[in-house]
Amino acid sequence: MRTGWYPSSTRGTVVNIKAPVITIDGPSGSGKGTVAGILARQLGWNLLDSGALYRLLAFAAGNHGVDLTNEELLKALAAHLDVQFIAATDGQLQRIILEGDEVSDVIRTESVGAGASQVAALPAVREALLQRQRAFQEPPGLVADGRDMGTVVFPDAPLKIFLTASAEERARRRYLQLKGKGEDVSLSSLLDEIRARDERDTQRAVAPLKPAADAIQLDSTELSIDQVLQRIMSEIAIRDIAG
Ligand SMILES: Nc1ncnc2c1ncn2[C@@H]1O[C@H](COP(=O)(O)OP(=O)(O)O)[C@@H](O)[C@H]1O
Ligand SMILES: Nc1ccn([C@H]2C[C@H](O)[C@@H](COP(=O)(O)OP(=O)(O)O)O2)c(=O)n1
Repeated sequence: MRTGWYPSSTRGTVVNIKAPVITIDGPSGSGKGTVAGILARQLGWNLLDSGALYRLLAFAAGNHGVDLTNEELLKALAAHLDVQFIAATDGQLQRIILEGDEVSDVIRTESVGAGASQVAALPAVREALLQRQRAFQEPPGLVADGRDMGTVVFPDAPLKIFLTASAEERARRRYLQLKGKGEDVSLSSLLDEIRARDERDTQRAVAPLKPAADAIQLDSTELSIDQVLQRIMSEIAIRDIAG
């Protein structure tokens, strides 16, 4: 596999070779996590599910009795978060272990998502998680999904995707996903929750959800997962970043 993508500023000087990064940002339910996971597996690259870090922090805060508005304590908790990401294998999705316990499923509820969105608005928390996220940029490459992957965490990424879909379609997807797991959910409350999270994530002062200036915007409302993947694959081919 070819691994030598050079940032334009260093092209030809053979210094500081960094693994290429594909960023996928967008609102809840746009399909980021699904598409990022498939891409990482297909390319054989590392995966950063940055939203999981904010979810883990909100979840750990609950376990330790830390209030979701206590920026100082949350900052300390974020800096010392004992978490392990176990890479996906053929038959199994990525697994997440927090303080020795598997939490892959329990952090996916809408209430943990809302808590994640709340702690994610705190500047000290974002700062504490920044280097941890950048450490995922290892050869042969990284697919990173979240809200600020292309704008703040990996601003030099050679391919940035901003994935959207209408709020109604995103709520419908989340409804089907949670129903499929046997959860008792209501479409209208999911739509309300998605809208509230959109509002908080786009309006916060630090690293708000917005497309990077050089991002490719993809509206998946009318697209299947395969169609989204094909569009991204063609952008990868155009840029020749995956060998
Ligand atoms: N283009 C699509 N069309 C239909 N369903 C989709 C599409 N993309 C994702 N999904 C489904 O929507 C749900 C939410 O997707 P997910 O990847 O978790 O979104 P996000 O990470 O952006 O919150 C999942 O059940 C996923 O299978
Ligand atoms: N890079 C990121 C990733 C997530 N967040 C925050 C904002 C989101 O509402 C929560 C949860 O993110 P996550 O990507 O897991 O949520 P969805 O799967 O899109 O519903 O975390 C963030 O602020 N920055």
